[in-house]
Amino acid sequence: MKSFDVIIVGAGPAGGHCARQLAGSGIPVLLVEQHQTFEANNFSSAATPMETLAQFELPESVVGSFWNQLVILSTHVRKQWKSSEVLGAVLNFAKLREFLAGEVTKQGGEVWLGHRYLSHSSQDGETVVRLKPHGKEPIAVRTRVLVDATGAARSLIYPRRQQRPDFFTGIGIEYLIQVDDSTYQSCAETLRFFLGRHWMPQGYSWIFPMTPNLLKVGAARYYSQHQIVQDNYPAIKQSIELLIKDYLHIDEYHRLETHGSNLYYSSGLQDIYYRDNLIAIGDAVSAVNFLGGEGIRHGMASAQIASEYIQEYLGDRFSDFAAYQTHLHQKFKPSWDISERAAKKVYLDYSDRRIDQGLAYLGSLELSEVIDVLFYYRFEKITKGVGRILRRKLTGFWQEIRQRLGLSSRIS
Ligand SMILES: Cc1cc2nc3c(=O)[nH]c(=O)nc-3n(C[C@H](O)[C@H](O)[C@H](O)COP(=O)(O)OP(=O)(O)OC[C@H]3O[C@@H](n4cnc5c(N)ncnc54)[C@H](O)[C@@H]3O)c2cc1C
Repeated sequence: MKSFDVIIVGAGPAGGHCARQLAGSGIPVLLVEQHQTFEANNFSSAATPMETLAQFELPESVVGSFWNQLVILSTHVRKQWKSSEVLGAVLNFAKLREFLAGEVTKQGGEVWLGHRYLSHSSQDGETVVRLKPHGKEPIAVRTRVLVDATGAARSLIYPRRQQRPDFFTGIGIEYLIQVDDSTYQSCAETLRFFLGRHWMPQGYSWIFPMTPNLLKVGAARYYSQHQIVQDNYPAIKQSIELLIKDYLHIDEYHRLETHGSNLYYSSGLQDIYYRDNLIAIGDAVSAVNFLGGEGIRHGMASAQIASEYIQEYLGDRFSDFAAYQTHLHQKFKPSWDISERAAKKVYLDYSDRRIDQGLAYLGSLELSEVIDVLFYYRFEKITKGVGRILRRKLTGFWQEIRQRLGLSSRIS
């Protein structure tokens, strides 16, 4: 039976990055992916701030396009921020995952595509993993550490999905469409988000530029309870059609791909990031900003930290991964929880009027403050926007009074 120090199941950004880090440290690692190619499972809008490219040393070859403008529309409000500098990238998700896997093999690790994880069991202090190679009989491999990087499926850490009363989940669908030059130009370098019932009830939709003449148009819907959400696919697709037909004014278009997926599951009570020598990363531990659906940067950060703890474990400095869980809890969990609470409020509780109002507050902020709110959960900045709007209203009111009284309109 073949043996590895570490087996990572799932070659998404989290699994790929974790394997890359371990292979780079000379650790015998196997990265396993159920799909036979990276294109076969290419779903993520993959918009990310520039920090992701720098922090995880990603090359420009994984970038679809760059963005420097943010536009958010609600039912009655439209706000726009533009920077003279590049703010982030829309990644080519397949290329990102292919690049990470390539780094693994380059550094001596193994990558097995077309191998589905079936089960694992303990044997003599090690773990035996059963895999199903595509079109062949199952095989077994041995490992000292097993990593669950299966994304929202989280198949290893939660073999049977557990539910809780305030379960929070979502579904996202995205079309990759080909458009003419002028439509592409009108969407280039811009992340566009749409909020409110008119655009996507209980969720949000988006238009991102991918590469010249290709746009990613998608919508996500959240649920407070675990439901059989397939029924809602038509509703989500309707929202995408609305963007294409009513917003982009395209009657006929060429759809190259459609991706659909469960988004994220809130960890909440099921706050388990490890069991014995099994450790979970990425979407499998809900390493996600629920508000904007941003998971690549967070997933890769959890992978980076996990790879450090795995090396400590292999060097017998830890007997389990409790320290990894504590690290994630202290450093990241509070912000993931804040984003989950904010997403529940905005997408499940708020009326369209409230969303309009929130966007108006956000609209009075500088671009850097908006990025702080949306990407770094600094919601307290919104109070600054509320303050600015109130001050402006008060100034207007005061000016009117002075004018009516025939006094100079200048405010000292
Ligand atoms: C529609 C949509 C839009 C999104 N937009 C953005 C965005 O704009 N920006 C952003 O940062 N994030 C976005 N995200 C979230 C982001 O894609 C995820 O957070 C990120 O991909 C999580 O990475 P991961 O490696 O944890 O899991 P995943 O990327 O889900 O990878 C898990 C891998 O495990 C494999 N796998 C699962 N089960 C098995 C098994 N039994 N055996 C073998 N392999 C298995 C899967 O095939 C998959 O390749 C979006 C997600 C969706 C669905």
